[in-house]
Amino acid sequence: MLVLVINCGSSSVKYNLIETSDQKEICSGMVERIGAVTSIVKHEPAGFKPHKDTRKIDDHVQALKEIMNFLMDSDNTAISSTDDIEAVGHRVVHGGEMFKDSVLIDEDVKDAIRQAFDLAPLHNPPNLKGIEAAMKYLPDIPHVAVFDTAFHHSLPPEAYLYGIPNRLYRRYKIRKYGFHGTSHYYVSRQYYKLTDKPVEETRVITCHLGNGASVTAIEGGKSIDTSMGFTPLSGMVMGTRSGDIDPSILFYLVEKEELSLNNLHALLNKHSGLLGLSGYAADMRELIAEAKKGDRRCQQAIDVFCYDLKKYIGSYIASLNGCDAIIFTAGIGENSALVRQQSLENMESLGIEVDPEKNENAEAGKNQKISSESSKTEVWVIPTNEELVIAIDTAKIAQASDQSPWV
Ligand SMILES: Nc1ncnc2c1ncn2[C@@H]1O[C@H](COP(=O)(O)OP(=O)(O)O)[C@@H](O)[C@H]1O
Ligand SMILES: CC(=O)OP(=O)(O)O
Ligand SMILES: [Mg+2]
Repeated sequence: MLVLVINCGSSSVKYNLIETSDQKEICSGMVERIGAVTSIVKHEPAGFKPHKDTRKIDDHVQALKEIMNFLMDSDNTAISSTDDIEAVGHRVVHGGEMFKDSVLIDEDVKDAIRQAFDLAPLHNPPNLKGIEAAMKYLPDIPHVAVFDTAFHHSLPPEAYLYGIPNRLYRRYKIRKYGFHGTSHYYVSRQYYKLTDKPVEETRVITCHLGNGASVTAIEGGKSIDTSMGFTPLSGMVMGTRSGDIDPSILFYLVEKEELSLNNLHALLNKHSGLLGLSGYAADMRELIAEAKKGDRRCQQAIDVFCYDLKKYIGSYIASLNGCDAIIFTAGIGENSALVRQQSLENMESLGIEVDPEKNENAEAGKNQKISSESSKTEVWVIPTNEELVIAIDTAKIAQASDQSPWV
């Protein structure tokens, strides 16, 4: 089935056109900096010349139109027309407690995504914009929502309940949800395939380290705990998000700096994390480069990130009662030997030993084992492919007529 996968962010639309029968990507691309003076438009059709230009794209509808125009131009994309597209899969970050699986989008589903706006303010509003724009251009085919939260539906109550009055859970569903589910799912499945390990008896810890970062403990193929929580703001330190902090800091700041709710929101979501710590950049590559030149605050930001990660890994080893493999993925996890090395340093007593040479020489885009022969726990770099998971799920749902995703 030919599936268009759409991942709509607050200022970007990423897309992939995937033929699910052979899992081949036919075209991918993105429109970035939507609404800025100059937006960036990129298309990368497999086997054809990539295209990049800059111009002004006002909103997500225009971005989708740009993508459609490019896909319709058969000289570029190896499909003869957008009529060839059979289904659209949308990444939706927050599905709340409602969705344990991907779902065909109808008005009720759109309402449920809308109801979760407060829970994922950076993600769900643009996700819905993408859905509405794509439905406008491709109205006659199934559109499917694939949720970041769905894989974490297996969390037990002791992992998802917070230590606050239980009525807040009952009334508002305040609990841990977890995110990046498609990525944690994909890399864990890749690991089972690569090693022929029996899913039921295998315990893995997956570290998705991109702009957003989360760590997940997986037992018998199921997520049993994960670092992000009620929203994608919590857990470990991220590019611009604080991760977990003492909630009293908020009360203190409201008093000292008279911060409004909006100010607090922006402070923790956009001006914190690696960016806030370094005062320089959210981008790990830039931090590593500056730290090498001797910038102390950039070095500290890297140190906090790696230490935070180490603590999550350690605590999930406790949750899992040991661990067969630690898997690194996403931009930082796949590309930064330094972060992998530093976060797993001095963990020999827990049976973890990285082979420095294998780690340093790990090639981007490949599945590789980087632990030493004597390490009890394997350490792997496995490139993620959230889009492929979305495409496959979309094809499955689009083909099935009796799907019942409601819990
Ligand atoms: N070679 C590299 N070394 C260190 N960090 C890298 C490297 N390549 C990419 N990254 C980092 O990966 C992060 C982006 O990850 P990515 O998974 O693309 O993010 P997103 O969450 O936006 O999908 C950035 O912090 C970037 O600096
Ligand atoms: C849920 C989340 O944090 O997503 P991203 O990493 O794409 O921001
Ligand atoms: Mg990503």
